[in-house]
This record gives sequence, structure tokens and C-alpha cells, in this order.
Amino acid sequence: MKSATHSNKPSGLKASARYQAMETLNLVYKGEAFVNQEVNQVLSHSWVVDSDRDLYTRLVYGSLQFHWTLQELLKQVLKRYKRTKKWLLALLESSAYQHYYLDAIPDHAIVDEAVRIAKKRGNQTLGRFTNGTLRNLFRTYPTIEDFISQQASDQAYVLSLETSLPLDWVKYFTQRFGFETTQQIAQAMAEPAQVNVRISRDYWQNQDKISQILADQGFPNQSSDLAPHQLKVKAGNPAQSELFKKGIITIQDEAASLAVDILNPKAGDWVLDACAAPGGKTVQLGEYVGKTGQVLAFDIAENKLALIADNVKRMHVDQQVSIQQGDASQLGRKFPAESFDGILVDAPCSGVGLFRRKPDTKLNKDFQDLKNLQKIQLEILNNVSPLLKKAGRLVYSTCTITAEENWQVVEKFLTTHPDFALKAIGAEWQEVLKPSLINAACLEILPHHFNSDGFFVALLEKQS
Ligand SMILES: C[S@@+](CC[C@H](N)C(=O)[O-])C[C@H]1O[C@@H](n2cnc3c(N)ncnc32)[C@H](O)[C@@H]1O
Repeated sequence: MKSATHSNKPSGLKASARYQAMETLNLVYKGEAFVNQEVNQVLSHSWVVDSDRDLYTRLVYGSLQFHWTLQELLKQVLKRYKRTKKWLLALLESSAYQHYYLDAIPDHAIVDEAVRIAKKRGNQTLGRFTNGTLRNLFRTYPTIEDFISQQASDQAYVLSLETSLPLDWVKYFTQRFGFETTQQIAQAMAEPAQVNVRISRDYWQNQDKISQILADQGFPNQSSDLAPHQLKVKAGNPAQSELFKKGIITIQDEAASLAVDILNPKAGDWVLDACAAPGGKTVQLGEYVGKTGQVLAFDIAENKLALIADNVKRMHVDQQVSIQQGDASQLGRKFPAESFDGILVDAPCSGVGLFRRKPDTKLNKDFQDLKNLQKIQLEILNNVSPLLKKAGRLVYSTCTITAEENWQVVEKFLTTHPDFALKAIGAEWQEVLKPSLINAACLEILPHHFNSDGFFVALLEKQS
């Protein structure tokens, strides 16, 4: 993935929120950049003027979050939608986002600025085209409700427009969960993503004090409904707090943190973290095994290993963690059989459970990918499972809610590995799990259950 590069720092109109938002969205729509990386790049190099930073971020994430609905709207007024240049679509979409989803920006400001950008990036003709298209759109559909109410009454399509969940995903979820649950999933996925912090295991006793300190320092928070040692932060970026810098808290979604809680390794254990970057769960594993244990953190992506190293150092578990680049589907050859007390396979997946946190993952989803991912997930499991000691535990987890990557992987793995069994999540986990989650065969957390990311955890035990 490349990123927009500038030989000179942009200035004037090019350094405005709307111009840079158009450039970022253009790269993301073309599949040439990941949104989080691109936004970080633009902000860290100050390619957008200071006073416009918040608006820039809002325009990028907001346009992406409502991309599906905005695209359907624009198709009504653009006869040649498919042949329109991507940067121009990005400009029209982010302008429509301001009109339909943001209050307090008058239409003339939205249109005038868009026309100036179209002239600068393109030419006079595209400036006039932008003017005509936006004025026509806003006149035809004054509000988003006007647009939705004029569509055919197909309930799946209406839900997709209301929540901006692409229609193919609405249909997929409806087939899997029924329409009522799909409505709840889609609505939860349309909510803004939450920021959660996990308290380091060494500080579990001081949870109330930590919550108070955070609140006093401008990070109001409340306890998580899902993970007992997590706090939901209601305002501010807790990565800038002293507690974060000191390694007392870390940022991690509450559902994601349950994978390690469920593996529940003991002090002194040797644990393999087969797909470790950026290291959120490696840190947790390091806390569980303590200084007498060892966590071997592998990841195929060389460029992500530094993120694991930074995380384990900041959270003071670097002594018990070693980091290596490696393909988990080849690790079987790297170690003798039965080397590890526990294994975590937090597998590469479609990331469907993270739609609201990473709205660009909603774009261009090819359902055939799910089968390809299943193949990789099974290859990793097949390869690392001989490395587990007898009576050892393996957790398979994903941040997705598709059957192909979750239940089907577990079922296929168990069919070919009679020495493994699915272990129900029982009384052992009372301290770390809410009572409603105890006694599940696997955990499948849907986004509306706890207003969290969607997540899946299966605990597999090797026979003794
Ligand atoms: C869901 S992320 C892991 C998140 C991580 N466990 C955490 O909690 O921060 C999946 C990771 O798998 C890695 N990956 C993909 N294919 C892999 C392979 N064949 N072997 C090892 N790692 C792989 C990706 O680079 C990615 O970092």
C-alpha cells in the first residue's frame, strides 16, 4: 500500500481539511491505502492546517462510515457513476456527507469549497459539474430520510441505507442470523467505535483508583459490561494519559481481550502467540505467564514486529516475551512436537467484527475471500497444533462473525484432529467473564450484545 506523498508541504486550498480528505478517500477507494495509516501520515506530517485537523479526520471517517448510502445517493444523480474519476467521487461523497450527516455547515459553504477543489484538482468544467451535481442532489433529496423513503420498500435495502451496511452483508447476515438479529447487528455497526482500556493484571486490585485518576485527568470512563478489567473511555485519547505511558493501562477492545483470559495460561507457562502483531494479546499473555514463563510471539509481517516490541516494553513484559518473524503455517518445522503449554492463534481474518472501527474494511468485500481465509486459518491450526503439549490448551480467535471463519474452521479442525476437543467455558472463568458468558461452547460476541467489536473465541484442549 502506498501513501500520498508530497514533495512540498501543501499550502493554501491544498492544506484544507476538505482537499486532504478528498485525497485520502481517493487513495482508500482505489485500494491504494489503509485509512488509519493514511490519516496518521497526513496528520503527522501536518499536510493539513492545524485548525482543520479535526474536520479532516471527521470527513474521512464519516464519509467512509456512510460510504454505502452516499454512493447509492450519488448514483441517483450521476448517470455515469462508474466512469466518474475516483477523486471526484471522493469529493462529491465527502460533500454529501457534510450536507446529510453534519449539522451547522451551510450548503453554500459545502458547494463553494467543493467547486474550488474540483477546479484546482481538475479544471473549470469539473468545477461546473460539481456545482450542478451537488445542487441537484440537495434539491432532490433535502434529507437522508427523504431519499430512503423514496426507495422501494425492500426491507433489506432500506436497512442497508439506514445503517450504511452494504446490501450484500445485510443479505449474508440475514441468511446466517435472521432479519431481526441482522437489524441489531447493522445498527450496532453504525454506532461510533468505542475506545476501551485494559488494566494491566498487576493493577487489577486498584481498578477503582485507576478509573478515578483517568477521570480526573480528563478521560471520563465507566466499567465495561463485558470484560471486568476494562474501562470504556467516553472522551479524550487515553494513549496520551500518564497511566498509558507508564504501562498501567493499554488500549484494547473489550471483546478482543477475552481470548487470552479464556486461554488462561499459568505463571511459568511457555506459550506460543502464532499471529501476534501488533501485540495486544502478546502483552496480556506476558502478564499471565509472568517472569518465570515465556511467550514466543510470531508474525509473518516483518514491518509489524517493532509494534510488538514497543507494546511489550511499555507494558513491562519484555523480559518474558521473545519476538520472531515467521509464517505460522510453517512453524511445525521450527520446534519439536509438544513444546508449548498453551497456544494462541489469533488468526488473520476478514475483520467483519471491526466494521465500525475500520470502516474501509466494508469496501470491496469479495465473499470468495472468506473461503480463502478459511484455508489459511486451517493451515495455521494444522501446523501449530502438534506443538501443543498433551492436556495443553489452544485458543482460536478471530475478529469476525462469519461462519466460514469461525464455526466451520473449528468443526473442520476437530474432524481431522481427534486428539482435540472443544472445551466449554465454565466455572474456571468466573473472575474474568460475565455470568451470561459462562457455559458457552464457544464465545461468539455479536456487536449488539455488548456494543463492542464482533469477536469469536474457541477453546480447544489436547487429550492427555
Ligand atoms: C488479527 S491480527 C493479530 C492481532 C494480535 N494478536 C493482537 O492482539 O494485537 C492477525 C495477524 O496475523 C498475521 N499473519 C497473517 N498471516 C500469518 C501467517 N501465515 N503467520 C503468522 N502471522 C500471520 C498478520 O500480519 C496480523 O498481524
